[in-house]
Amino acid sequence: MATGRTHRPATRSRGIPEATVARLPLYLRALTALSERSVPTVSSEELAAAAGVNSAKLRKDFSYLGSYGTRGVGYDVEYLVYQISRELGLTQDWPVVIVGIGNLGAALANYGGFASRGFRVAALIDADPAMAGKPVAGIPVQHTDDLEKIISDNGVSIGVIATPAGAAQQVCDRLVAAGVTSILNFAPTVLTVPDGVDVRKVDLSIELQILAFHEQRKAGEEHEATAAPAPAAHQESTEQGPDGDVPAVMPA
Ligand SMILES: NC(=O)c1ccc[n+]([C@@H]2O[C@H](COP(=O)([O-])OP(=O)(O)OC[C@H]3O[C@@H](n4cnc5c(N)ncnc54)[C@H](O)[C@@H]3O)[C@@H](O)[C@H]2O)c1
Repeated sequence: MATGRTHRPATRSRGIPEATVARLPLYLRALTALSERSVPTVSSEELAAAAGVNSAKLRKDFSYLGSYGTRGVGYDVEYLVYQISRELGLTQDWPVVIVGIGNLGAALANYGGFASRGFRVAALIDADPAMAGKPVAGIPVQHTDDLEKIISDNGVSIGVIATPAGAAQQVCDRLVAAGVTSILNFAPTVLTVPDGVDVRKVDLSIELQILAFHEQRKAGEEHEATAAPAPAAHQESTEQGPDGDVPAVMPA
């Protein structure tokens, strides 16, 4: 679901392309589900279908990990879980701080899925003095005055921003100055960071807008199909693309 980009070259230093890195969590999620069902091995086709990826792409991705599977048997599920976790740096625990403990920040703090994936919510930070000391998901909220100390005491390198857009850059600057080098930004604004800091942006409304675009297109196609134009009229149309699609126009 995560959208956005990291400020990194297209290929990592160890030779794994960014596009492959972006698919590793999808494989890991599918493999974890298989592991929970005690499935010992999986074929590339089965795993590709479970991860929603093309199987040739999956084999190519796994070749970067040095994992080729066994002909007729497939991939060892447990070993692949270990390999991908190690590649993603998930064999160690990552302390994370969440800044902005409103509706979204509290929901993130309450989400149990981070811990099981190697992310420990080390601290919750908010600018509202009335929230200081109040527990959210069992963790007392701390005031932004202590942000730098909290980052340093907990050895935090990953920060999550869930503040209003207007506060996000300033929060980002403070996190970075305090030593945070990876930021997951939920605020609807573009953050500027120095080299060496990775930013990933999550924006559910952008995802919805993309779905709306496809819905609109599907509705247009359905309308065309029910209008059932005569073959001659069909040929006359200059609006058709080479595959019969109506050219899509994105709203401004
Ligand atoms: N990316 C997404 O898909 C998505 C979805 C929902 C909301 N959002 C965004 O997430 C952000 C939070 O949304 P919300 O509904 O939780 O808002 P909210 O108003 O409920 O919470 C915002 C919190 O941030 C705190 N805050 C304000 N300035 C701060 C600062 N300088 N430092 C630390 N904390 C500060 C406020 O005290 C408040 O507790 C908004 O920017 C919103 O647009 C994004």
